[in-house]
Amino acid sequence: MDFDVLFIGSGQGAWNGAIPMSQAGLKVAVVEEGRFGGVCTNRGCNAKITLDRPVEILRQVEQLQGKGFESTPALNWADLMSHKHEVIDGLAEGNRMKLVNAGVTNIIGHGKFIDAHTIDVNGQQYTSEKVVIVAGRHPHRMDIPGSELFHDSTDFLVIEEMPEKLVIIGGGYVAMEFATIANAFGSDVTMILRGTKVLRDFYQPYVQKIVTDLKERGVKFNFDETLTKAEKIGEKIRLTGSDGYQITADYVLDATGRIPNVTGMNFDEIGLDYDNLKGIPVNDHLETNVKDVYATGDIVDKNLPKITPTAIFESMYLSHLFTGETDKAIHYPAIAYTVFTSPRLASVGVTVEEAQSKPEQYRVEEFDYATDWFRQVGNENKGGLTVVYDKENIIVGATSYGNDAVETINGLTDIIENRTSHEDVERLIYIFPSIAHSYMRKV
Ligand SMILES: Cc1cc2nc3c(=O)[nH]c(=O)nc-3n(C[C@H](O)[C@H](O)[C@H](O)COP(=O)(O)OP(=O)(O)OC[C@H]3O[C@@H](n4cnc5c(N)ncnc54)[C@H](O)[C@@H]3O)c2cc1C
Ligand SMILES: NC(=O)c1ccc[n+]([C@@H]2O[C@H](COP(=O)([O-])OP(=O)(O)OC[C@H]3O[C@@H](n4cnc5c(N)ncnc54)[C@H](O)[C@@H]3O)[C@@H](O)[C@H]2O)c1
Repeated sequence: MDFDVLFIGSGQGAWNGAIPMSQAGLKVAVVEEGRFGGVCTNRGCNAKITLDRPVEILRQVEQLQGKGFESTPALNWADLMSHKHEVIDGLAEGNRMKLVNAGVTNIIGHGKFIDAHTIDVNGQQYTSEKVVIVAGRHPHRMDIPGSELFHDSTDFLVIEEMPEKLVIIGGGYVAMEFATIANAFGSDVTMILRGTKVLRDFYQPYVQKIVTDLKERGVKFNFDETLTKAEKIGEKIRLTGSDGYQITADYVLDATGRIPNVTGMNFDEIGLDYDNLKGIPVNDHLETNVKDVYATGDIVDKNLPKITPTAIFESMYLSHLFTGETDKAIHYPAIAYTVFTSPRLASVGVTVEEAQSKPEQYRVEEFDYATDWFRQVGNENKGGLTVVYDKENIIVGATSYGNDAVETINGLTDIIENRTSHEDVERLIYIFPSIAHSYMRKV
């Protein structure tokens, strides 16, 4: 065999495992047809967070108007986009070199199966003891006439000029994060949602606070709307709904989700189970129904957040498995997740909804976080923290919104994973004043 392990795809679900595997002495290859590093590095997390940074800072400056600041700075999209290119564009080559330096063979092109141990790339065949499918997902496109006029998150992350009138279809992560950025940069944003729920993975009372904030900033939410067609009218796009609703926009962002990359890899030929919408099912060792063929990251059909830390965790698990450090089934810890709106919204562990439906197992406590002394320093008047305890009074879940929600939830993730008792929490001496000190005094 040419390799011990061959990855199809070079994203977070691949390289985080490929590097330690190679360093442990395995012969490893990574096949990539696009930019090395995958979606998160090149057209997802990193690019998005760069474009959001001035928005995050601006909101904090706004909160201190008349309390140290006398005006708010003007935003400049063209400058920010140049900065984003400076920060992001070199990452792919950096990622490729990280693999090279660790002794991983990089193969450029589209990988497809010949059999369970043979992968074809550009007509050349490579054999491997094990193959890991890390092909990720791509943006879903609505199936209505004219939807070819729509754009997706990849397009939006490189737009040179912020559209005057922007329509965003969907109410998930991409829709809410991009609405936050576009609104701050002066775009007239309308959200079109087929149902009534926004950010369905998150605690709805907090989601409502975020929606209200965006509405107050001028973002329009059009719920329960089923779009039927899109047409080009001059330079603009006109959308029509089943109830006769019409809206005209300069740019339409289709943010209706992501679907797994399962085509063009000969999955049927090797008898691999997969679903066009859900992805590839795996067992508790991340092995597919085909022996020696594994899958990690976004392409996996599992009810877990499809985010970078999940992909990293799975890739590192395979590294421990393939190097013989473990033969145990994968055991996921509580996975923290967030939506980068302003304010942020973040959660980990048992959800408030689940806890409320099982009062015999859990106790829910909401803290008046907004009036916390440390928050008053920044004049932050929006913020909340709700914590779920089990019957032994151990924290098993938390959700927060506010400027520091991400750090709050990151800190509580340690407590949850280690099942730290209240007495042991008291022994954690954090820097004062700080957000960690502030929330630890409450929980
Ligand atoms: C706009 C956006 C923002 C996001 N923001 C965040 C965030 O803030 N935080 C977070 O945790 N997550 C975020 N995510 C999710 C995150 O990007 C994914 O969870 C993560 O990239 C999954 O990694 P992966 O390795 O499974 O797949 P991917 O990163 O999708 O990588 C798959 C790779 O496989 C390659 N490939 C596919 N098929 C083949 C083939 N046949 N041959 C060769 N190569 C192939 C592709 O070119 C791609 O490079 C965001 C996603 C998007 C779209
Ligand atoms: N902060 C983060 O970690 C982050 C940020 C962005 C993306 N992501 C990842 O990327 C994934 C994709 O994000 P997303 O926002 O594209 O998807 P999503 O699944 O979060 O949201 C999709 C939205 O589109 C709606 N929708 C679906 N089909 C529709 C249709 N036919 N018509 C109208 N509306 C429709 C859904 O109801 C939902 O509101 C996320 O699930 C997440 O895993 C994570």
